[in-house]
Amino acid sequence: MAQSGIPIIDINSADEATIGKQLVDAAEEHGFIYIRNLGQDISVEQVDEAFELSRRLFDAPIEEKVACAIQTNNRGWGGLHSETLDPRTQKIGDFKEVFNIGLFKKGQPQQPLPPAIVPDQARLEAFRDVCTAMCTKLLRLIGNGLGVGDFFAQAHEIKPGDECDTILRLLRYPPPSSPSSSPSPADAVRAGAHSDYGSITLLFRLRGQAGLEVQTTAENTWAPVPVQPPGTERDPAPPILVNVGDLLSYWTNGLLRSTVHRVVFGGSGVVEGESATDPRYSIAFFSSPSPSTELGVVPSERVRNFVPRGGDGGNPYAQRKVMRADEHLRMRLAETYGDLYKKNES
Ligand SMILES: O=C(O)CCC(=O)C(=O)O
Ligand SMILES: [Fe+2]
Repeated sequence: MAQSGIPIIDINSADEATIGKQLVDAAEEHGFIYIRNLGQDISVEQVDEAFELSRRLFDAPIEEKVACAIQTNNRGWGGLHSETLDPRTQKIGDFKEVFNIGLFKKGQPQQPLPPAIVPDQARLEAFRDVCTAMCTKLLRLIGNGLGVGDFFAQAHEIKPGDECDTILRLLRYPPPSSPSSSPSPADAVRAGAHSDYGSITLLFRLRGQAGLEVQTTAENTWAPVPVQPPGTERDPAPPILVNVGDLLSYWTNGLLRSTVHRVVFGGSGVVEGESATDPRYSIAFFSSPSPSTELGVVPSERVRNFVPRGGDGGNPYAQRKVMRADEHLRMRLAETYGDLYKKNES
């Protein structure tokens, strides 16, 4: 079984310059970083509560979820197979259900939520807020590590006239045994191979639930990403997994790696203590800059000195020229949600 080798960093363990360099090194080499969760940035209770709300939301009657169906603003509920993250190779859409939650304004969601969740909407907003704060901290540290200070963090402040494209996404992957989701054909995946569309992603997972794999630099080799890597077993919660998305890769001319990943049923080797037979829940927070942000290369000496890797580093999007953050996001969404976006164009 290939090893992912993803570094584990405690972002509160040293001065900012040291942590910034550790984060940039990890983002350059792997594109994925485990951030130990000792409860300082996001409390363990808040993570548990978010998973509890997620279960309640997905358990809501189907009609209530359909009433919140995902729109081209990228908010709402998407049922089984509604998204195909790797349309080039997948014969059938992803075996997952999602609920995307956008920005709240004055305490109110700007989208419908199932009635079962409405009484707790303030908790969802609070969770979004702590995720935003954590991303701002990470973007600042990475900016310092690259010698561009607050450049990335500031680009995430929403400019007048822009909407916020950052999304809190709840995910539920049904068990392989359930009749509606029995994985057929055999090469079906829970989430197809993809790189993330935004700047950075936070990913929360539950102990014991296998499935995430990263593409290692040797092409077509997949390595599982254990929920709880060695050295974190005694932490109060599994680490928060952070990964670089396409935009941070564009901004740094490919220095920071937008690594391709997927979620599988069985895969290239299940990690000891983890299983893929149960339903799987995860929570992703996709951080995006203000939509009108231009994606020119940042004035960093480390970026200037970087000699791009041969090929595209495994990411088919890394070479494309994209001017603005929102153009990139719409392009990617139109590819993976074909019908929804086609319907709206005609
Ligand atoms: O559920 C996971 O572990 C990963 C999900 C993911 O990669 C995504 O939604 O972009
Ligand atoms: Fe992803």
